[in-house]
Amino acid sequence: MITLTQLTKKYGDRLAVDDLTFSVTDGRVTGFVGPNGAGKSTTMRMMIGLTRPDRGDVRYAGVHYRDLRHPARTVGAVLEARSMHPGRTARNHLRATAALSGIPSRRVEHVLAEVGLQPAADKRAGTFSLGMRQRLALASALLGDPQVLLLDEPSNGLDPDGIRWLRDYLAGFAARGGTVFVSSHLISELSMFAHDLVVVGGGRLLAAESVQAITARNDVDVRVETPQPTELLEHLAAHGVASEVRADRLILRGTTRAAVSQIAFDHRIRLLELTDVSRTLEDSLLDMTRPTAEFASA
Ligand SMILES: Nc1ncnc2c1ncn2[C@@H]1O[C@H](COP(=O)(O)OP(=O)(O)OP(=O)(O)O)[C@@H](O)[C@H]1O
Repeated sequence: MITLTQLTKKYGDRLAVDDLTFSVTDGRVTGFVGPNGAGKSTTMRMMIGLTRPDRGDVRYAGVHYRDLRHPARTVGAVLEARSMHPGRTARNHLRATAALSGIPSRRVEHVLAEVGLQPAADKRAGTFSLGMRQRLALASALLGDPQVLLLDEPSNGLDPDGIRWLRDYLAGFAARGGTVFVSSHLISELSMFAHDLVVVGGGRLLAAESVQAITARNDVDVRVETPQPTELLEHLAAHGVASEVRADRLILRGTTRAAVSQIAFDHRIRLLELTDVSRTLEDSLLDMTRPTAEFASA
């Protein structure tokens, strides 16, 4: 279990991370989502002592990161694609990393196999694709056989096969009792394998709950096709109905089919389609984070 309590970090006047309190449960995959600049990377850096918080702390099973006896055996982290000596082979890179952390070199062969890099073990890291470098970074994080894996945007640069492999790997790691905390801006991808989500925006916590709970709360929208969209939108707005135009259809929030058909009928507006549509997890998360987005598109 990882516990973050009132974690706060200011850069100049800007609160990058603002009083974050949440916990990450063992045996589950927890997704960490939020728009650009939400404070995800800063939080993850504070979780492994790379950035010093102004306030608050992070504990692993009750112990401060700085007090861990064997940090590499507790937490394996893959943050920004770290620089590797381009002339060094994957195997030698792992041997050097293991030696630095006092980890027996026999772990090297184990982690190479674990991430499927054995066939490329004697190739120089400088020749690796981004996807292979990601696997090598994951292999380094696994050297200490950690309880916790922290990954910042690990699917960047992976092809669809690589993404599926990573997803299955992390699900297996959690199923064996491990703790997985993974940030991603690909909400739809995270929703396929995360059990829990921590949502941040503007440095603040917006939600920390199971994917199931967020999905269960999802409302239903009403989708309408009409040859008189402008007229209908005008009357809907007068009734306080929020709307969005998507592919020639109106998507209406906070209303019902009955209410829309009544409004249309009252104003002699023809409807070609009137359907309930479930909101996706992505819709709900965008609703939560949109007001906090640094570069809102709307
Ligand atoms: N070293 C730093 N100095 C000054 N400001 C910083 C520093 N690191 C981050 N910030 C600022 O803190 C805020 C949070 O940044 P952070 O990188 O943690 O967000 P993020 O959620 O990881 O975003 P992204 O997905 O774009 O990486 C941003 O406004 C960023 O500009």
